[in-house]
Amino acid sequence: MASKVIKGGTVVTADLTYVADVKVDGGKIVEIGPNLSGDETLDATGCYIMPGGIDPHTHMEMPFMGTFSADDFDSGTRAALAGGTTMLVDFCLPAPNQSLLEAIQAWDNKSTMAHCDYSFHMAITWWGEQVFNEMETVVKEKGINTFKHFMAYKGALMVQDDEMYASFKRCAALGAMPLVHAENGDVVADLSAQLLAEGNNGPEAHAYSRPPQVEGEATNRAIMIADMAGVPLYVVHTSCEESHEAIRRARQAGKRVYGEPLIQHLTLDESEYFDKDWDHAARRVMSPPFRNKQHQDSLWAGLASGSLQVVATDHCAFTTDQKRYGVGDFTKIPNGTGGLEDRLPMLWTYGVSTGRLTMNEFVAVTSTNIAKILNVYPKKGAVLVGADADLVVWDPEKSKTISASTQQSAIDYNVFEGKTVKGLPRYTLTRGKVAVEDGTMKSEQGHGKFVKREPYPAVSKALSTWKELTNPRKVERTGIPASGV
Ligand SMILES: NC(=O)NCCC(=O)O
Ligand SMILES: [Zn+2]
Repeated sequence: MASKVIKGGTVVTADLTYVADVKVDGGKIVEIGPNLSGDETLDATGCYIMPGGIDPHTHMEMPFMGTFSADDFDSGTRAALAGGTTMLVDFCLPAPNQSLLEAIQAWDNKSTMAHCDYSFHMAITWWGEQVFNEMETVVKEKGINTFKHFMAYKGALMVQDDEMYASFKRCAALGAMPLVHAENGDVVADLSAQLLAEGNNGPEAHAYSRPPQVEGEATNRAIMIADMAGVPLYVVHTSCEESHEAIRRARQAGKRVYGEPLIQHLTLDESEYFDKDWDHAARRVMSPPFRNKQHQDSLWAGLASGSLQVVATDHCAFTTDQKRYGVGDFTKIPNGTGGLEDRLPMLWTYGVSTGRLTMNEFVAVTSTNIAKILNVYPKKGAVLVGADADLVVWDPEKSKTISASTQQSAIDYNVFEGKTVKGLPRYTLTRGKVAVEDGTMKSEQGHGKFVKREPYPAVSKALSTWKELTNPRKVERTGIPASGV
């Protein structure tokens, strides 16, 4: 591949903004400075040169609720690149009683189509000695250092507290980090049954069945269990103040807990579920559901103040036909929405342009923070010599109106349809290859490679306040009375 110089732009990282050219060669950044030259020049006049986005929460071809999510590693990674995201992390989901290693093989097979780099989280969907044993191979040989636990989806993906505690302890021993989907699945199941019995079967009932309390309770519970297991915790799709408050409090108490709002929760609210059009509302059914403006304000404040660290999408897209499986019973509407292509433009438009986030904070929450959290920094998430040349040349003047008719995603609608965004990629580069140029796709199927993630060194040791408090100390007594029985 010929060397390239990105010329005339301003480099924006999580902590610096400065004028420089960036030279890339052999898939890496090789030089940063003034007046660089190379085989090819990419004009970045008027643009910001930033690390490409990393989306740590996607579901490609996910087997879920009787169907499969519609985007695969082909359309999904194209969507990512079109919007300036150069790496995604998908969830490897073993079927009940399936070997974790077999599940990785299945995800390896699906991901050969990827246009950009990717990694996997492993989901703990069942528990037993085999899972306990295979977790070691997953971490030490397969390059996966994160394990997801669904506290919701009773009767399907949900894990019980004893299983979660056992898995968290295993993570602590292996230098891995647990992730949680924090919703109280028992309460959701009960509320759903009650709503259906009362004749509330439309998509709006989905939101009623998952109030902020179910998320707040589960987040608190997961944080306490993680503390007792002596392990950090990453809470996916934090959508409400109750959950954010639990994370904030834990962090203030010195616990390593991370929170991940989604771009959908930041910019769309619960009124979507009250739309008269059933399809409109059902297309927006996801868990947790969209919330009100107060919750949105809490999430924005968390990103600005650092109590929340990452903006993701949980991209799990279903077509309108798939959503219609739930006509007459909202619990059968496949849960999930898209967003990969729109995450960066929407966050720039509603975050940076409104003054809620600085450009540097934008880079932090879309790329650098998660690269550090997932232990792939500075290979990813950095504009540094030696880093992978996963870059976005961001044109703050370029605008478009979001429309399903022009998107890369395979579905027939877009939850952001009609929103005008200002701030789009002029170029997206994946390991030095130009994948997008002024809205034209030039990406290549199969270019994407799996990114191995090493275990965390010794993070678990110092973390548990519970262990210090309860370190068992047997009391040597002077006399023991005879048994009372
Ligand atoms: N979030 C959602 O509704 N669907 C995707 C699966 C999950 O992450 O819960
Ligand atoms: Zn989830």
